[in-house]
Amino acid sequence: MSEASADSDAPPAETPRGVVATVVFVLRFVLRYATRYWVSYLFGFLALAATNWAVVRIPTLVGEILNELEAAGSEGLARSEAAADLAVELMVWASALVIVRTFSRVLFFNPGRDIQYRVGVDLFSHLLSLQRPFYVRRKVGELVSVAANDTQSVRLLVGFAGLQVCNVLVAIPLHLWQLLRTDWVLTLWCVTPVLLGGIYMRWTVSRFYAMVRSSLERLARLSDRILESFAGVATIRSHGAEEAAVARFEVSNRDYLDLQLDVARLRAFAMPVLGFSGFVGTGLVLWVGGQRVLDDELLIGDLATFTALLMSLVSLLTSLAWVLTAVSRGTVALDRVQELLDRDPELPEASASHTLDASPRLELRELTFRHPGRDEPSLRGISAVVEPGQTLGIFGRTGSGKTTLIDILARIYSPPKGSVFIDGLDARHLELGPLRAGMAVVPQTPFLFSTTLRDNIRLLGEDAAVIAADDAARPESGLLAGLTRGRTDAVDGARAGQARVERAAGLDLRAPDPHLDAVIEAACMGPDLAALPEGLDTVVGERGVMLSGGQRQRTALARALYRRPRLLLLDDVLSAVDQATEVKLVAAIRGLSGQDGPDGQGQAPTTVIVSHRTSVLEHADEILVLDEGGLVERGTHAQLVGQGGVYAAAHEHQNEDQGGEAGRG
Ligand SMILES: Nc1ncnc2c1ncn2[C@@H]1O[C@H](COP(=O)(O)OP(=O)(O)OP(=O)(O)O)[C@@H](O)[C@H]1O
Repeated sequence: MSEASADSDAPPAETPRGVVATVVFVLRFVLRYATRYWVSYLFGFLALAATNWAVVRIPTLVGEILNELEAAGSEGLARSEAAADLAVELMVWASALVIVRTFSRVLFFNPGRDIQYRVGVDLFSHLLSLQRPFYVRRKVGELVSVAANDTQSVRLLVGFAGLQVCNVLVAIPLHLWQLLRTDWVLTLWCVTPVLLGGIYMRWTVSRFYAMVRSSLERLARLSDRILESFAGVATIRSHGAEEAAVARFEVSNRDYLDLQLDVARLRAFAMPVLGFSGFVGTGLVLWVGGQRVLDDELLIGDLATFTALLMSLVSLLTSLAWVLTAVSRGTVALDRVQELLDRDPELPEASASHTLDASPRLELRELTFRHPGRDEPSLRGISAVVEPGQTLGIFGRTGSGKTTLIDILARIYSPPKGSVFIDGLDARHLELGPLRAGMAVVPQTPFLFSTTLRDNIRLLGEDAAVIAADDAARPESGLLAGLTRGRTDAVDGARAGQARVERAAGLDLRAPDPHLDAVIEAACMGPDLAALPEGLDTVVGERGVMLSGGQRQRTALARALYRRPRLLLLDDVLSAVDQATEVKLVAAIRGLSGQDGPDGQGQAPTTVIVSHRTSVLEHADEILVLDEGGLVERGTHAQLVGQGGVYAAAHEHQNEDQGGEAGRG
């Protein structure tokens, strides 16, 4: 039975974590991605500490200058010179503040950009390693939303929010220390309202977390709806269903908007409440402090220092609302990213590696398979042997399990233990990489990339090589890299893109390729290429929209042949070609033994071919006829026709059709 289960797909926890659990969770991520930037973060932190030192030092200097000026009124020149010296010191601190503040930001923000890049690459490659059952359960729009929006929030978490959290950790103690040094009585007076503001903030954050999670989920739904609508735009138009599609979109959009407005309201309210608690504190300070100045218990300059520090503390607390937004959004996003990164590829453990150096022997032993989430098996007790280089034909009504069989042989689904053997080895436990390197699969509905025909047939081989080389050449970020990388993502991307173009140019993608020419000939693509504006270099549009169904099928077939496969799996690939082309393609597939194999022996690949047309299967060494997942007939074409069963009836019917068409022609 199938090993894949649908139950492991529960979404991440809805309830907010406690502070400690959140810190542990974020630290786990930081250890994986951010530790390599420790030098940058360390210097960023030092710059931040210096920034805060300057922030508290400047009001203190203002107070000292005021005190000096007040004393100068009674004591004369010497005191006013001291005030001038303090004014110079103040200007030096102010200038230093600009520099260290800028440095602290650069040193925190740049690693954030790099981390977003790395998380994006890891996520992408991990998603590619996940198997079909995962994609059946998850919506593409949701994955796109995680890859695009959530990685962005993660960047803000490790950049902006990281900076602000460190800032608060440094600034609040420094401010409190300086306030206490200036006047501890006033400090006690102003701390109470600020503490009340903090308690309110704690409540806000817990509400905020739940809202942010929900908002990201709604955004993912919205993305999925948009993607689905664009993919099905032709269907929507042809059924005149535009209004219904817009209405569906509006529901998701309104859903998202409502929550965004709630989030904005909560945040908009949080800032004034915090500001108000700060102003109450300031009012108390001026009231109590003014009285103490009048009673000669406090200097006027110290009161000014105190007030300025308190205002600075209040603005710090007000900005906390923004920080907490970024932290909440970032941790929720991180949760969603991490959930995908941690997702198990759901592959059975590989105990052997087998490279298909020669055409393999296939054996099915009582193969029974149930799709995840289905009660009934899609295949029941199928047994067959295909010797190296032989062709197995699969015939059957729609829904009889033909594609399922191809999917299992292609290891898109893992076969149950002991049911599929390749060269005598249990396919369930074979490593996927080496196995897939020797096989080619042409699915029923081939997928073409929106690139040139040439690249579609060679399947981005060179592109991948160029990108891998480019990534390998990408420098690690250190302090210097962090400092010098003050450029924007766009510039970074443009340069990397340019480098790729140059490397690609070095590879000379249009160099003569006799194997490609042979494959194009075999797939009967010559006349099509002549009709295309730029032949092989024609860009085929989104999913190959510029090509006919038959052209798409033949491109996919050419892609498979180009790989010189040892195991060839063809799922109804000739359904959209005319009869004359079908004859040529069948001959080409059968004649693969004439091609140079990688071993130079020219052996035909072991082939499994699914078709509804008996003419395609005529030359197969054996044909299995399936019905509702079970095997109902088997034999060669001639034997099956002689048996007078399902296959023979279909053959007769198809012959009549063809005869009729020929007659009409
Ligand atoms: N991902 C899936 N999850 C659950 N059931 C599936 C899945 N894919 C296929 N099935 C079911 O498995 C059975 C066999 O489907 P399969 O696609 O193998 O049939 P087929 O013979 O290739 O049909 P057709 O000729 O129409 O392509 C069908 O009942 C189908 O509903």
